[in-house]
Amino acid sequence: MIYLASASPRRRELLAQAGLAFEVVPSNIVELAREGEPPAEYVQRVALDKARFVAKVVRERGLPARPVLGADTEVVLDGAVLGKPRDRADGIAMLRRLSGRAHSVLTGIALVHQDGEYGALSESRVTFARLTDDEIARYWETGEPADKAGGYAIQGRGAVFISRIEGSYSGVVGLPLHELAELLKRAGAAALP
Ligand SMILES: Cc1cn([C@H]2C[C@H](O)[C@@H](COP(=O)(O)OP(=O)(O)OP(=O)(O)O)O2)c(=O)[nH]c1=O
Repeated sequence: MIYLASASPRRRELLAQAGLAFEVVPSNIVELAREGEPPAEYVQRVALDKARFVAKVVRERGLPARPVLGADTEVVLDGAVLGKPRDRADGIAMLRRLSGRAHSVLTGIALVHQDGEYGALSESRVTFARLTDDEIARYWETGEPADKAGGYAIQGRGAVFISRIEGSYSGVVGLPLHELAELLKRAGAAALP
């Protein structure tokens, strides 16, 4: 049994898929990149911040001590983090930038267990087909892109735009299960499957 430091329903589903028993305790940290911080370091730092935050909550509330898992996902294009669309215009601009080319999806995961902290990074390349303005506008109207980093969801309707993926599908969705299994093993926390 572990604590999942995430409010994300996608991470819940992936963890359940891996067969690991867990309890959700959402973190409440500020996600803000530091000046000059590379995206790969950023997602790992934020994942660890989420796990540390929840480990502290667990101690303060006197909850049973268990490993705490945090994760953070970002979409990176030309070295820059895309983030979640601010509004329709921003979301449409993002999808136009992704159209017809490959980008990276980085997910950092972190585990706080007993006195140890463990981290891993998943990096995947996702290739988008060329999209017409019409397709982009219709996709935006589905409502799916509005709250998603990079303005799309591979686990949703956005899948029809993706011609190729190299790396970890679960990592793109938000929780790389192979890397998670390795992390749990390394921490001596649990064995999967
Ligand atoms: C590329 C891609 C991103 N996403 C998005 C959704 C989120 O915006 C992002 C992950 O955001 P995060 O900030 O990592 O997580 P969260 O805010 O959903 O939850 P918490 O901080 O509590 O753990 O990934 C998908 O759901 N599918 C995809 O294919």
